[in-house]
Amino acid sequence: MLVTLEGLDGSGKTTVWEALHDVYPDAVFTREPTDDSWYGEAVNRAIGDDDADPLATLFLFTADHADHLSRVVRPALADGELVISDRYSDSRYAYQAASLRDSDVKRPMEYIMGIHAAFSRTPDKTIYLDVDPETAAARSGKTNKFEQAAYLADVRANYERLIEAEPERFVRVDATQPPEDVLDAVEAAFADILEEN
Ligand SMILES: Nc1ncnc2c1ncn2[C@@H]1O[C@H](COP(=O)(O)OP(=O)(O)OP(=O)(O)O)[C@@H](O)[C@H]1O
Ligand SMILES: Cc1cn([C@H]2C[C@H](O)[C@@H](COP(=O)(O)O)O2)c(=O)[nH]c1=O
Repeated sequence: MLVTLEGLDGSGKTTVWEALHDVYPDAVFTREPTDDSWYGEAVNRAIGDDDADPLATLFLFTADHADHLSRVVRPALADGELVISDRYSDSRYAYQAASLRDSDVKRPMEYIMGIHAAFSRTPDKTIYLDVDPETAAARSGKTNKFEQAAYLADVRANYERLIEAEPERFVRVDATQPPEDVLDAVEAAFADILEEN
């Protein structure tokens, strides 16, 4: 089963993902962008480059996803493992659709989803850590071009579209709560998810 953690920069995904290691020691913990491949390295170069072309950046993230799927996610799922990913395809639909908003690409979210439809694997459940863009930008430290409140407002609107389209897949958690309350809520969500499956 594939469960993903999504949300704005600074929403607390990595804090939760690290805490879940103790709760589910047998799960396969993974992330996008990957941190153990040259595809992930290329993505990180694009994140750090303010002049990187948004369309080229989409394809770098998507290449990293393809490698992540074939090398980590699909083999683990084939072995019956619980896979918990800190970010996954919804990050592309939310972030790169925002980056391409004023580009020549018409309907960028639909375009990006279409590219993924040919080869990707939809998560079984997605926990969305919901936080306002100002809090997100402040927590993340505004260290790169994505961590800006105005951009994150567009990203958040895109996440809302995704949730509206597939309400049964998403579990929304209020990530403005203190970290221990966020973790309690995520653990409760996981308990429900695993009981259902
Ligand atoms: N619920 C919370 N309340 C207040 N601060 C928090 C909370 N959760 C995480 N933080 C703090 O916010 C910062 C960002 O947290 P974290 O790295 O977990 O977020 P993230 O969603 O993984 O961000 P990114 O997507 O940018 O990697 C850290 O300093 C963390 O300690
Ligand atoms: C997977 C993915 C990520 N991003 C953005 C979101 C963040 O600003 C950075 C790095 O992610 P991290 O969780 O802070 O390590 O990349 C993106 O724009 N598109 C994606 O598909």
